[in-house]
Amino acid sequence: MTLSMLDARRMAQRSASSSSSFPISGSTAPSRMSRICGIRSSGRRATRRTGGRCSTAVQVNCTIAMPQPNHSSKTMQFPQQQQQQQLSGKQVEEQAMLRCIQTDQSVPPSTGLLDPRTLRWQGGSLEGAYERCGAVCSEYAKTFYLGTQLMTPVQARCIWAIYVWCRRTDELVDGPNASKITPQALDRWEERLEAMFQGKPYDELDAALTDTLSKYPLEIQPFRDMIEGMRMDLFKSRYYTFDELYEYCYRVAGTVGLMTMPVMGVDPSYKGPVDKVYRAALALGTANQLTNILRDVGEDIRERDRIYLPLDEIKQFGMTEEEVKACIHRPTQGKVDERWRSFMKFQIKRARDYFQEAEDGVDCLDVKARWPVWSALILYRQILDSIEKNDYDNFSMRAYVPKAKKFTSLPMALFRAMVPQNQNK
Ligand SMILES: CC(C)=CCC/C(C)=C/CC/C(C)=C/CC/C(C)=C/[C@@H]1[C@@H](COP(=O)(O)OP(=O)(O)O)[C@]1(C)CC/C=C(\C)CC/C=C(\C)CCC=C(C)C
Repeated sequence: MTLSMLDARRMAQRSASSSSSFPISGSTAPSRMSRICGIRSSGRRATRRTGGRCSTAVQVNCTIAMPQPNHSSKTMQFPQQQQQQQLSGKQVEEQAMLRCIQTDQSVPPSTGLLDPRTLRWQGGSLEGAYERCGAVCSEYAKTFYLGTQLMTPVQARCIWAIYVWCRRTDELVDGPNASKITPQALDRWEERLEAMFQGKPYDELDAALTDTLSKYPLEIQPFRDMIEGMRMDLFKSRYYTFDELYEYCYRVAGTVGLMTMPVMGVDPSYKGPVDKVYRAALALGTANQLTNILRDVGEDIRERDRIYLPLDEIKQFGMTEEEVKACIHRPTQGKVDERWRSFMKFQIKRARDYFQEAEDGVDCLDVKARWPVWSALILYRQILDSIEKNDYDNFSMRAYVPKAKKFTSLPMALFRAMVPQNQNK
């Protein structure tokens, strides 16, 4: 039994035995989170991940039901949170990555840590649960969904289940009920996560992820870390150094790489060190998140008074926080300030460096997983080109990749997936 499973067991024991349903928002009356995915930000929180199309075609009505807590969650800290407080952003990431590798290597390939016989779910067929995850993924993340079609059906379903959990977690602090979300609600979401790792899902979508845990050796740490990233978003509106921002990027996006690695798998012919592939996965998450941040600078300031840019770097480029808040932009000339332009060039270069680090690892992935990953990489990176085309004006313009360009990128991604260039390096 791994350390994480022991942790999970301990946490579940602290969770209550009663399983009455109540909303995670913390209000006492049962309520429904009507849609979990792709809904535009309530404006309460940064707009970094609000590009999803708003649609009612696939509504995922789910009560976020939780075991009744038997402790005062206000002051409670999970053991790993206490430990992590001392660590820098990169150390937090490194620790989680090593844990994931250790967990992955503790069992034969494609074996989960959870014994399928311990799965307690009587709320319907798992087939139906996965189908629902697939429907959500195809509605809100079409490119990912399309990419998963090259994977084995089992792999694809497990990626959808992970996607849905990430989306729901993000939706807690970025969705229509975001204003009701308290730190305690996130504690309860975390308890529910721990319960899943004990084989005890609370609803159909959780059941799909719990089943995934019996198929692949997923480590709990990145899931906890993502929840902690959402906690950061509740309290933190400024980042003083890149290390602070890096930690945020790891928590909300790098974690996705760690969660999906065991499902995607490493190419059997790859003979290099496995941590290189994990580092590439983390780099892709960071690159994607930095790109989202750069795209949404203006919206984040205007709608949420948030600056996801290192303040010390803003200063190094000769600007003040107040100037950035006032949007360094000369609307009369339709131009951004030269200092802002140089600052943005620096930020874009850094995001591209992370994309480059990610590129070096994609070819080491199992061939079936490469297409969705190349697609994510190529499409997100193009947002950076678009910011450049907008003359670095991310205050009054939103960079995007036109549909036609997206369309031509997919075969390019397929080609890169089929014809590896970096393998075994
Ligand atoms: C196979 C594959 C590509 C799987 C990934 C599918 C998956 C589980 C995605 C979850 C994404 C998600 C809902 C994350 C929650 C937090 C969040 C919303 C982060 C932001 C994503 C973009 O959000 P959004 O769709 O709202 O963006 P728009 O605003 O619409 O533009 C993030 C920016 C982060 C997403 C992070 C990744 C996709 C990291 C992927 C990394 C890997 C799959 C590892 C690849 C492996 C190697 C070796 C390179």
